[in-house]
Amino acid sequence: MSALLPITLSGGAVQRRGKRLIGPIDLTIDGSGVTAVIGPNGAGKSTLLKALHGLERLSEGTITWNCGRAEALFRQAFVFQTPVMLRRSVLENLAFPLRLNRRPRAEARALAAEWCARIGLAGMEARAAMVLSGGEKQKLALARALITAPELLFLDEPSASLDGRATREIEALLTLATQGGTRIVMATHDMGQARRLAREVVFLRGGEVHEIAPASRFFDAPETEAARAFLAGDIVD
Ligand SMILES: Nc1ncnc2c1ncn2[C@@H]1O[C@H](COP(=O)(O)OP(=O)(O)OP(=O)(O)O)[C@@H](O)[C@H]1O
Repeated sequence: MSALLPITLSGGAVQRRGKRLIGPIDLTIDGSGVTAVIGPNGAGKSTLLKALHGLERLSEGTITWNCGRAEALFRQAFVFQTPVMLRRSVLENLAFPLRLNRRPRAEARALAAEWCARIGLAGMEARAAMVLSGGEKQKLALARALITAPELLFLDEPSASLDGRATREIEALLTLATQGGTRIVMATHDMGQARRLAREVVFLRGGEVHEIAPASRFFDAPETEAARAFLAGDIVD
């Protein structure tokens, strides 16, 4: 039973310098598993994720959580497309969110070491996070988000520009996280990835939700012409 979900965006819109980037959007995130947010470049996927995360100021509409906003922010995590590393060791990067949550130092370091092994970085605990490869950094960023067992995780293009092996490792971590009860909302350009992981698909076009459906139905029988064209690889804007 989640304290955080459902999250409901009602008539939500985001505007920058007089231009509407997304909205109005009505969307509820509830239940379990992965929601894939897909759509053409510039459709507003990243902006929608940030709005649902509660950190993007809405120009119109409201967002509500099952708990208060401060508690909601505490119960969720966001992993950006370009992983942000602290200028610290691998182990310290992993221990950092636990220390923020006031977990005792020894306990935080022990759990961080466990996660280090889980993401295939055993033996690299003392290495500076900044010198890791792109795939290693992405795994570290994901592990640092998952180490606090968030109820909800937002991912913006979790494996863009990663090779097959790193992508497989990231997806395995995501599957384990959902099995552990973490709800995931993920923007992706990779339709194979959306098919592999998603329970639900939100297809964005021009800043609005054009189609929303269970993933199997969306991929087998999209209802709109634009979704059919997008899945066929046509240029859609
Ligand atoms: N800081 C900003 N200021 C002005 N316009 C912005 C800003 N950030 C994004 N945009 C514009 O907002 C729209 C939505 O951008 P967003 O990055 O959310 O789309 P996206 O679907 O994630 O794109 P992509 O698939 O290319 O990552 C685009 O037209 C983009 O050019």
